[in-house]
This record gives sequence, structure tokens and C-alpha cells, in this order.
Amino acid sequence: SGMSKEERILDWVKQHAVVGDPQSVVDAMDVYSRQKEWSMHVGDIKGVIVDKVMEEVKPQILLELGTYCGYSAVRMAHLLPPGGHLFTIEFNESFATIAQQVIEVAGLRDKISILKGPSQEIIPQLKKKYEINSVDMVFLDHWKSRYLPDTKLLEENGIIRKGTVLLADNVICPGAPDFLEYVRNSKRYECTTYPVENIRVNDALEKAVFLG
Ligand SMILES: CCCNc1ncnc2c1ncn2[C@@H]1O[C@H](/C=C/CNC(=O)c2cc(-c3ccc(F)cc3)cc(O)c2O)[C@@H](O)[C@H]1O
Ligand SMILES: [Mg+2]
Repeated sequence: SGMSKEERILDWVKQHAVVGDPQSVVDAMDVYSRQKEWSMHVGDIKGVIVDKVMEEVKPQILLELGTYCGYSAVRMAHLLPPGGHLFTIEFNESFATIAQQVIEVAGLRDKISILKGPSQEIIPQLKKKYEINSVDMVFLDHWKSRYLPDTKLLEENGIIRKGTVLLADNVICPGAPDFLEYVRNSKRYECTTYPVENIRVNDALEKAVFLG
């Protein structure tokens, strides 16, 4: 019994963030991860790279794979252009419930939709059930072994179009070697690596632009 780590994170956010202020939610989660319990959010150092890509792409429709507690959903949705929307897929019910509340504290309920279920089931439903024609950007941050199969699913279902930007966290640690090999060797992607050498671990984000 007792609270889960994710419930402790939510509790901390409720106590330390300012309702309606997404930046204070992001800051609270970063402080908790640094000072209390490390958690697998993309975090403040790699988050700056995510922010930069958001400003570059200005996605109207953004898809995230792996919501967890909603840190990156809040961080990215805060930077969406007017009218933009984030669809984030999460198959763990408890995490989805925590994330929904974190998003509420941030005041971003109207900009973010959590799609509950496994990505491999949701992706084929995006067009018909969620009326998503194509997405402008995808943030991959779920199970690393699923980056490649889901990228292929996105291609096969016509969810990504010429110019869609895939941004993948953790391509070095824990690593997504098959995904990296695929996008870097494919003529259909233009790749850029954003390495991050920080105190804890070396990692990188990979940006892969789909060329159609
Ligand atoms: C059915 C499986 C595939 N489909 C899926 N569909 C929907 N949601 C899925 C999901 N897979 C996983 N998820 C969810 O994504 C999240 C999983 C993220 C996995 N991330 C990591 O393992 C990770 C791990 C680290 C890490 C780094 C260093 C270290 F020493 C230990 C861990 C750092 C990160 O930035 C990470 O992202 C959870 O919320 C999970 O429920
Ligand atoms: Mg990650």
C-alpha cells in the first residue's frame, strides 16, 4: 500500500506549482526529480532541446508516445502555437490518471488529449476515431523497443507526411539502436542528433524529418 512514486510526484506538483502556470508545473517536477526521487521525465537539460524543436516546428498537431506523468506533455503544450493540440498516448491507467491531474494543474486541459491504450492499437485508429489526418510532429518517449515498430506503423497508416518531424528521446541511454539505424540509413529521413552530456548520463535526442 502507500503512495506510488507517481502519486508522490503529483502531490508535490499540487503543493508547489501555481495553478494555471505550466512553467511552475515543469519546474516543480524538475525540482522533485533532482532533490527527492529521480524520475524518467525528459527533464530540464534535454527539455531545452525539446523547446527549441517546438519553436522551430510550431506544430498544429503534435503526437506524443508515452505520457507517463505528463511532464513533456505540459512542457510542449505550453509552447504550442495558437490552435495547436497535443495528443498523447499512454497505456498505463494509473499514469494516465496522474498525468490528467498534472495537466489540470497546468491549466492545459483544452490543449492536451490523453489517448488511453497501447500505441500499436491507437495509431491505426487515429484517422477514423480521432479525426487526425496527419501530424506535424511526433515525440517518442515510450518503451525504447517500440520506437521502430511504431514509426513503421505511423508510416503505414499515413499519419506522418512530408516534413513531419520525429523527435525521439533516449536514443543513446537506454537506447533505441534499431530505430536509430533505420532512420539514419533510410533515404526517407533527414536526421540530426542532439547529444547531451550531463552529470548523470550521456544521452541524445534524434530529430528525423520524414521526406515522404
Ligand atoms: C505496449 C507497449 C508499447 N506501447 C505503449 N503505448 C502507450 N504507452 C506506453 C507504451 N509503452 C510504454 N508506454 C508508457 O510510456 C512510458 C514509458 C517510458 C519508458 N521510458 C524509459 O524507460 C526511460 C528510461 C530512462 C532511464 C535512463 C537512465 C537510467 F539509468 C534509467 C532509465 C530515461 C528516459 O528518458 C526514459 O524515457 C510509461 O508511461 C509507459 O506506461
Ligand atoms: Mg525519455
